Amino acid sequence: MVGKKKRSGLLRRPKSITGNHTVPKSIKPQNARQLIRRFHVLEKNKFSIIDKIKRINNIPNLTTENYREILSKTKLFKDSYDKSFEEHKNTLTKKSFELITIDDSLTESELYQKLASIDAEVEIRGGLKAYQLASTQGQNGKRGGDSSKRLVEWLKESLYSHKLENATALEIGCLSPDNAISTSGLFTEVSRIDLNSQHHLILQQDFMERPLPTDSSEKFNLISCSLVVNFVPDSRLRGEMLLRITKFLKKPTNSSISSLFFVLPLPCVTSSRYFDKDSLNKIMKHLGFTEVHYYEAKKVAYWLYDWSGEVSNLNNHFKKQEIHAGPNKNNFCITL
Ligand SMILES: C[S@@+](CC[C@H](N)C(=O)[O-])C[C@H]1O[C@@H](n2cnc3c(N)ncnc32)[C@H](O)[C@@H]1O
Repeated sequence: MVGKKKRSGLLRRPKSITGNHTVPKSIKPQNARQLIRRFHVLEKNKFSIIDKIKRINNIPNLTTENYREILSKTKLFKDSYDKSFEEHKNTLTKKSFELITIDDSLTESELYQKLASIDAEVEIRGGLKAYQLASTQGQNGKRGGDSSKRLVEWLKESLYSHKLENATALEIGCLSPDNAISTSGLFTEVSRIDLNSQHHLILQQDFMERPLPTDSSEKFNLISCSLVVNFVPDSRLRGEMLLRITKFLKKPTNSSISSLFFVLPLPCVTSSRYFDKDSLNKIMKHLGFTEVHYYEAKKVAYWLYDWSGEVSNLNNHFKKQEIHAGPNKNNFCITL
């Protein structure tokens, strides 16, 4: 059964100023890429603002999902956020790409105003639905379609052929139940989840809130996490997502796999000031993963990792530090 949660944050139903939905039917590839990048910027800034508000007001459980519910009880939030939200909704257009600066000079009221401007922009751009449409139409087309085709190709190799009997899979961030992972016939069961389900066969669920398995029958032989970790707005949460994945994998046996299919936009590992392929593989090794396959397309990098069943002791081991200096670098990082 698909559980529909009350929508908040990016999950809020997209409406225009006039109340009409603004998600277009199709987006040109170039616009799609621009939209995807803008959503990442908005999400990242929203995360930093919530983090600051959390510290100022000492509300440790404040998140990008629950802040409206919690903060709307205060007059300062209502006065600053509501007014700014309406103002931005009436003035911003899909062509506005305002530079967002979040620093320590901002007052609490200014933080609420910035938060409102981000939310208004997300709404004007069509919310998470528009982001997903852009991901499907823009990125997918460019990289030759559904990324799980590559996974299926790899799994059909002799290395795995005798280890897939009764194998199950979990697809995190699933846009379609017709992806190769589901249609290949390699898995007896594929569970699909997404923050915003677009199909009744995809469970609407945040992986970070998926209840932990109580026994092996609730775990999977393969987890697919394609272009999801880069959507997570903070390096620490990205690391937590990777660690959490290990809790959902079955232990490998001589006759069954325990693997992770992982995909990132190529610049995350080729153009970051703080991260590269080596950093990723060090983290993955610590989590018990061994790289079995790697493929670099023009814009996207694909990995297939086998999991050993054991995670090494983690103690804030992988920190954010500059490893590639120079201009034109991005700030992508995963910490653990
Ligand atoms: C760029 S799309 C990628 C979709 C698809 N996996 C692919 O490779 O084309 C990222 C998807 O991940 C989903 N997502 C991001 N964080 C998630 C989370 N914590 N739990 C479940 N889905 C998530 C988003 O809703 C979005 O649909």
